[in-house]
Amino acid sequence: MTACGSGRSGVPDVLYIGVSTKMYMGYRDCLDWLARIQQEVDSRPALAAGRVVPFVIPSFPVLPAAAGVLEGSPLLLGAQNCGWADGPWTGEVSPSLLAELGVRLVEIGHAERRAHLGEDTAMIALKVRAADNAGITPLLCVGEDTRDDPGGTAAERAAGVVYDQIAGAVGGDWSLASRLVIAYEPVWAIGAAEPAGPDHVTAVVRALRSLLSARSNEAGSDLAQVPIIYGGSAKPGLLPALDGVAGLFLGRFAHDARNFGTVLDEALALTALRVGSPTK
Ligand SMILES: O=C(CO)COP(=O)(O)O
Repeated sequence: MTACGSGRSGVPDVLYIGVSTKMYMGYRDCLDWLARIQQEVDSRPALAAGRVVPFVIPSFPVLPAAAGVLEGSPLLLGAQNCGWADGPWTGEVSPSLLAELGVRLVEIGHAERRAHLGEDTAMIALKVRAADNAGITPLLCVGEDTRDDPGGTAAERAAGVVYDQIAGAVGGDWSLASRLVIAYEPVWAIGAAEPAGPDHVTAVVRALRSLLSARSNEAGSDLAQVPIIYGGSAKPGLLPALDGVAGLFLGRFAHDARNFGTVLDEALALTALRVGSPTK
């Protein structure tokens, strides 16, 4: 994945707009929906420039068919989870198999898996390493559990929680952090009516960038450039209100594929502004 510099306009160089279907859709419904999502992508030729990167993450059984449908499209395919090794791991799916299927990024550490499926820091670190070894970008999901009173030091505290989650996920190897896409998803904003407030998201991402940046020497690259996207009841209208955030990770609000198209338009408009903005 491409690192994200942030221009004067506060719009990163590359914006990622993605959606996971979680376990909401059956097989046929998901393929029908995928065709509508692809239509939204294909009808926007500006996406070919690569400044807005769309991705879609269906359930495992849909991946082979989806890979066929998406071949040659700018729409990247992702997976919702992975195991960490080949061999005697009944029911798991290895990153190497996912790579064979054309999967380009894999969610690791989603709040729902942490809460309901026992995904802990040690497992997350193993998965991140295994995905990276298989050449798949880990889409590392992180976020604070509870909503603090907005303002004050709420954003700094949330950034601290998220930073610790990232540190655990890379297991002390900060060079690995440069190959992540980070999905900042406050747990309290997932499945809600509205996303977290844009000021909170912007402040957390800014504070997180500065914490990551302090690890750049160990990483051997500028960790302030790691793409950090936002998820949690994301919908049209949110992205233009954010500053320095590298895209959105949608859920329910992209079940209507037209919303995905609207968010793509918002992202394209922002990158066009950035391209047109003065450089000094
Ligand atoms: O968890 C999410 C994406 O990973 C967001 O889901 P919702 O947008 O449905 O809250």
